[in-house]
Amino acid sequence: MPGRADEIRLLGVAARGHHGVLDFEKRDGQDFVVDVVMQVDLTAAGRTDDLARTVNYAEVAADVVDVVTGEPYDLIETVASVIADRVLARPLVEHVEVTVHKPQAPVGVPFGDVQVVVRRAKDVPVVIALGANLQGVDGADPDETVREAARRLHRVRGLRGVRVSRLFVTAPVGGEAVVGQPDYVNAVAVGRTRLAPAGLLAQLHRIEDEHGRTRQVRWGARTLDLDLVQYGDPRAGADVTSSVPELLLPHPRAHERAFVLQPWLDVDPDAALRVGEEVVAVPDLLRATADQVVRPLDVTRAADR
Ligand SMILES: Nc1ncnc2c1ncn2[C@@H]1O[C@H](COP(=O)(O)OP(=O)(O)OP(=O)(O)O)[C@@H](O)[C@H]1O
Ligand SMILES: Nc1nc2c(c(=O)[nH]1)N=C(CO)CN2
Repeated sequence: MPGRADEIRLLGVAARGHHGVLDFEKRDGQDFVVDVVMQVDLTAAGRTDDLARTVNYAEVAADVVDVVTGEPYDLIETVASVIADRVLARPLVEHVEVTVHKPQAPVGVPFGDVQVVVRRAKDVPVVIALGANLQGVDGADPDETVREAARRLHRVRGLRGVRVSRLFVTAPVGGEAVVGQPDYVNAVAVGRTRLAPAGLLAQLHRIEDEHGRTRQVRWGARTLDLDLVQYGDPRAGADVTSSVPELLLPHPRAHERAFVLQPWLDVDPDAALRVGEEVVAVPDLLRATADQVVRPLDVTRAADR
């Protein structure tokens, strides 16, 4: 999010809890008050007036009460951290600040309030597929376009630790729609992001646009295609699933595409993808795509010599 981020502030949520180091705190309980400040890109919600495009603060308030009234912890630091993790697990929240007030704390002298503040940013593993099969507007060949797009991924603010597979030459997949299309060059990038899924997709679209991508024909030949394959770690049950057409997660066709699976395995031998309710190791998915032609670009070059 460029400039200062949009925020949702939920202040003064009050609930009784049993947190504290002293025995009587655990036994008798006391009042806690919690403030939650969430950074959320509110552009889409403001445009569409749709609750699904934002974070429902009533749900966040219910989470806060759940944690405060739940398992007793010694420290309000722990209470604040547990709340922060719960809030950050919501896909649209990019950063959260949680303040836990304990106004009746046994301090031993008159005092106004004691507060603990924790700040947490999202940090989620993501998988991005790159593909091209037309010369770019700058005359670049598809392999050079994919390399340049990979370099651009390294420069996306909010994406870190980017690692990119080798490049692969792949036969077009898509039946009638791709007949006569030239071969593709494909690769996969993995990294970690603090952006919400829609924010990351917007960055991918920006890179596509910079390479002269137009989006008239579905499955048409293209100068550059960047797909968000997976957001979050499905093995930890911490991936985001989405069925809104602008962003389907995980990518609904990735599991049957050798041009995604092979490069992904190249960059991450432990890769796993959610397919419906199941989480499947990528080598197991690859076995079912043996009819699709995928060759590392360098091998292709050596064979051509
Ligand atoms: N996981 C996703 N990654 C990228 N785009 C997505 C995703 N889910 C939905 N979309 C939407 O799909 C739209 C069309 O994307 P695109 O033109 O790249 O499709 P395609 O590459 O022709 O087909 P495919 O999605 O099968 O690769 C985009 O505008 C985007 O909003
Ligand atoms: N081999 C290959 N085939 C495709 C590809 C692609 O990147 N590689 N992308 C498509 C639509 O995104 C359709 N078919």
